[in-house]
Amino acid sequence: MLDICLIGAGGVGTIAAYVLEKSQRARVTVILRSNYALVKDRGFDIDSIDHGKVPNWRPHNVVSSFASAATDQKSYDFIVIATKALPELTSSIITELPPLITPGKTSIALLQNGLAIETPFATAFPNTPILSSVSMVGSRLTNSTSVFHQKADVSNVGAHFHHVDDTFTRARQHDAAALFVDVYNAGLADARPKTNARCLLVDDIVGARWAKLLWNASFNTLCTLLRISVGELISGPGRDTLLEPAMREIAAVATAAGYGDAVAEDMIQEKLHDSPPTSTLRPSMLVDLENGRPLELEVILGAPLRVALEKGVSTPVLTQVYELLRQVQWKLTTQAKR
Ligand SMILES: NC(=O)C1=CN([C@@H]2O[C@H](COP(=O)(O)OP(=O)(O)OC[C@H]3O[C@@H](n4cnc5c(N)ncnc54)[C@H](OP(=O)(O)O)[C@@H]3O)[C@@H](O)[C@H]2O)C=CC1
Ligand SMILES: CC(C)(CO)C(=O)C(=O)O
Repeated sequence: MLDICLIGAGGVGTIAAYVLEKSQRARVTVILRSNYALVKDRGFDIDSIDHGKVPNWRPHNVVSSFASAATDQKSYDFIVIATKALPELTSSIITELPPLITPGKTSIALLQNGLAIETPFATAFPNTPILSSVSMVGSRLTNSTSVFHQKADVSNVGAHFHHVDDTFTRARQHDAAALFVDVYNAGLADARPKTNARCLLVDDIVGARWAKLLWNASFNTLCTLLRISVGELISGPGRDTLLEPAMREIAAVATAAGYGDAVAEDMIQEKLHDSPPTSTLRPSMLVDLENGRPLELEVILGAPLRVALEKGVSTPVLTQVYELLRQVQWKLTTQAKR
């Protein structure tokens, strides 16, 4: 039995906790914040394309603080982080993590969108394997304890290999990722006949992040600015004048950074055409805006644009989109502080 501590039981994290426990190879302690009392009392109600309706689901253990997670369990095999990747939140989580990490045993798994999200963790914990998961799941909380999971749980997971030496070997980091993937797939075994849910172990996780950014940096940002669904974006005139140019700018930056294979033309075509015009999907950034929460702007757009600057790649559409969203972010965060 693996012991896992999960932080961020929202749309993605609750489904991950459920899958990991369904494997029957892991016990999950979930650290909750706003919904601790409610979940402790009645659990989560999950409505999932992969797992069907699962009322009143309770993880092995729910706690309301990092300190309780550290006292309830002697050591963890994995710390899974599925909060939004926001710079201030990441810093505060990193400050709280040391009591949960057993050197030589614990790995950190990041189930989050964006580019270079691993860097702050790798800097704080250089000898801890950092696993990075690029997820295509579509899942959100519809209230404090209800999860609506509408798009199959498909993800690519790999070790980040931030540093390798004789004691912190590539094999050790790879094995940690392989174990996580194995357990996750065991939890998806019942779902696979119904959907294509699967967790794939990949060698080049940074390339996988660039490939996902083709979608997130274009669809998430434009749907958010325009407050429209994916289907509305691809049905209107902005598909040709905003969406496709934005996607091609990300591809140009990724290519300049050495990840051209991950963002080749067939991948661009797939991302442009994988959603039908009837899609009502609201990307997670738009869901955040609609709930008055801060946007993952820096990891989704700021980080690739910093690479563009460094490599001298022109990004006229994305630069404008970024500046407009910085204004939206400013309004969201200053209002939240009032
Ligand atoms: N939703 C989706 O379909 C997809 C999302 N992603 C990515 O996955 C990541 C997670 O997204 P998503 O699941 O949508 O996020 P949500 O906003 O649904 O969930 C985040 C959760 O984190 C909790 N949280 C925040 N801070 C803390 C803390 N300090 N301690 C404990 N819990 C905390 C929040 O709880 P509280 O109520 O207390 O704030 C909330 O329940 C993001 O990077 C996103 O971009 C990737 C693919 C698809
Ligand atoms: C592409 C999608 C919807 C997951 O499939 C996503 O990553 C998001 O909403 O941020």
